[in-house]
Amino acid sequence: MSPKLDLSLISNELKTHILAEALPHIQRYHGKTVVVKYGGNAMTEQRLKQGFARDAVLLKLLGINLVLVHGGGPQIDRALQKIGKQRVFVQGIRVTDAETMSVVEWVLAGEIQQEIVSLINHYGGQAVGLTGKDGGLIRARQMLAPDQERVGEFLDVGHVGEVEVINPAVIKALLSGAFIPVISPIGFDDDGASYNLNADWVASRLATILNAEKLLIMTNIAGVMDKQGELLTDLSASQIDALFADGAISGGMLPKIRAALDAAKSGIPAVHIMDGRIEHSLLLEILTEQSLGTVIRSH
Ligand SMILES: Nc1ncnc2c1ncn2[C@@H]1O[C@H](COP(=O)(O)OP(=O)(O)O)[C@@H](O)[C@H]1O
Ligand SMILES: CC(=O)N[C@@H](CCC(=O)OP(=O)(O)O)C(=O)O
Repeated sequence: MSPKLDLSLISNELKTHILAEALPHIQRYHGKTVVVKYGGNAMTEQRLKQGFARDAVLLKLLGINLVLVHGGGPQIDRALQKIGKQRVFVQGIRVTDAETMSVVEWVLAGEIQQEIVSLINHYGGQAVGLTGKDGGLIRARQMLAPDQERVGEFLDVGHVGEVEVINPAVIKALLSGAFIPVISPIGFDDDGASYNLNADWVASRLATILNAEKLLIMTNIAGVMDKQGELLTDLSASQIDALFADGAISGGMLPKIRAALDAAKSGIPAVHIMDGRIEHSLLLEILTEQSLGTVIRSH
């Protein structure tokens, strides 16, 4: 069955705005790959999730090779709370013991990925959900997190992994068809052990290996802020160093900004950290002149 194009949920003003400006952007991105990191904090309301799914279907119909990587931090927090378990984060990374790892796998691959796949399919797209295990997509190894307080020592973060190798064959096969890959940030090692990966790192590494034209990291804030809370619309590597030195970056923004900078340094032409709570932000960012959030530059 071929996907149906239905714009009825988008307001008339937005439709006209997007359509009037879209042509050069469609020409630029047609046949190109765009990786989108869909943060757990950007999946707050049902209406936003529906809008995101519709945007994905529409962009795919316009010939853009969309690759979606989802997060789910707050949803994992809630699941842990239900079983009376405390969340523990260091440097924006969840300390993951064996019990937490099974919750992470269940929430990410069992719930969130399946919800996104169902919504995209509901709106006429053909989404395929994967974890790093599928098609040998993401091989991971245990992460060694340097202890910031004791130089040369490492913190025990349990089953947290870092991406060792990405084999993009399965993604390329899906993109050559009408499919939209929806990837959960879970990696595996040769012994079949699973690892909890930060979704920003996965999106960044995938964007690099797929030679993406754009990496969009959708979160719950307008972009990167300075210490005074002002939005920074454009950031270079040296400005990022200064923000770190200033203590302006904390929590989940730590891995996010590093992942974004890595992608920019690898040559991705456009890397944005942007607000996923803006309705149809994906369409606005890709199909209009508007540049949303913070653009991360390599120099
Ligand atoms: N300098 C900063 N600019 C913007 N956000 C920041 C900054 N420092 C810390 N943050 C925090 O990072 C959060 C985004 O990261 P996170 O909660 O992990 O989102 P996601 O679930 O989308 O990955 C923001 O909501 C904000 O609270
Ligand atoms: C190692 C690590 O921290 N993994 C993350 C994976 C989910 C994620 O990245 O979700 P967001 O993008 O919504 O934050 C976690 O356990 O929360």
